[in-house]
Amino acid sequence: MTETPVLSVRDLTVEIPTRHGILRPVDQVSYDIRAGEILGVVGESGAGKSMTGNAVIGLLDPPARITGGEVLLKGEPIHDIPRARLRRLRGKHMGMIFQDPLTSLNPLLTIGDQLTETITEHLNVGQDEARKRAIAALDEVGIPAASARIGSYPHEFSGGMRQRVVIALALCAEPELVIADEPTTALDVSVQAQIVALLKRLCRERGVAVMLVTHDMGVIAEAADRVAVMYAGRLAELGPVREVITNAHHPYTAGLMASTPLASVGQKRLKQIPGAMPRLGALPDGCAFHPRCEYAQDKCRRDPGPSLQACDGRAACWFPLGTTQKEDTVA
Ligand SMILES: Nc1ncnc2c1ncn2[C@@H]1O[C@H](COP(=O)(O)OP(=O)(O)OP(=O)(O)O)[C@@H](O)[C@H]1O
Repeated sequence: MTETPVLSVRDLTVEIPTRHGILRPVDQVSYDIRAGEILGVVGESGAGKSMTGNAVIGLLDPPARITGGEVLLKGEPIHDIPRARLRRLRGKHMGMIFQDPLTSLNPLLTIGDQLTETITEHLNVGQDEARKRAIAALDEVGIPAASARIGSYPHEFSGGMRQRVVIALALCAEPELVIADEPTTALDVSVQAQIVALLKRLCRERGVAVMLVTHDMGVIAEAADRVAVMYAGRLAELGPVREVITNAHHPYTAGLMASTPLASVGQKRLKQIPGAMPRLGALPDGCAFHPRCEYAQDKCRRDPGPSLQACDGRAACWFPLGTTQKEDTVA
């Protein structure tokens, strides 16, 4: 019997009504994340990465709302449940780590108070046990002298240490799913690597499913097991990270790879993708990537880009790289 994924996102669509029409920042996105797995969600700014994460955890800012598809947490639909119930689920079953640790931490409370409050709210334990668990959680994420630092306020920590505290806070109620949205972007490069290593270790040790949202292919290569590449609200490519970074099938993924310095795949020269991602309100006809795609053919300019499901489940492209299809052989 196959194990139910911790998170299943099925044809998820988010729309924003505007004066100029309806925008679709998330367009029929589907993927699963299993226990102990890190799914990296990558793409340029505006691709719809954060919107997908926010839709999953029920934190979309109106007027953005889910208009199609479903979100399943351990097989249970959570995309249309009342807000109050979702708030409880968020604390207990889903942890969140955002780019700026200060948005997740209350500056007026000690980190010990914030951890014990979360632990007593979601786990059935008293104050003393909660305090013990808070110290253990800080210890686990590498805060030195955790039992002494528990009385410190967020501003008394460095940026990297603060992000460790946020990770402890996200994990202390023992959630099955963690959404980490650009968790390393605000940190120095050396600290970034430590935080990525920490997330990876905790994911493995605790069997947590992690959605790691980032614009940085380097972070994906380092941390993720599988990668979902987003472009203009849609999935461009989905697959095991090693396969995708060494043998991208979607020209957009190949472009991201060529513009990222990755020691692990040893590319020599960096090359930027020409142009910029189109605004949602001004998507071109055909495949949204075709104006930037060096392989675009007439079909790509004419027909909307295919969905991943309509292709082989790997790359949403009429002419995926590494295959020998010619235009006249494609329906
Ligand atoms: N209230 C809004 N009205 C119109 N468009 C919006 C609104 N909120 C977000 N968008 C658009 O939705 C798209 C998706 O945004 P999202 O934040 O998910 O992108 P992202 O891939 O996470 O980018 P970044 O890395 O910059 O956060 C963007 O094109 C953004 O401009």
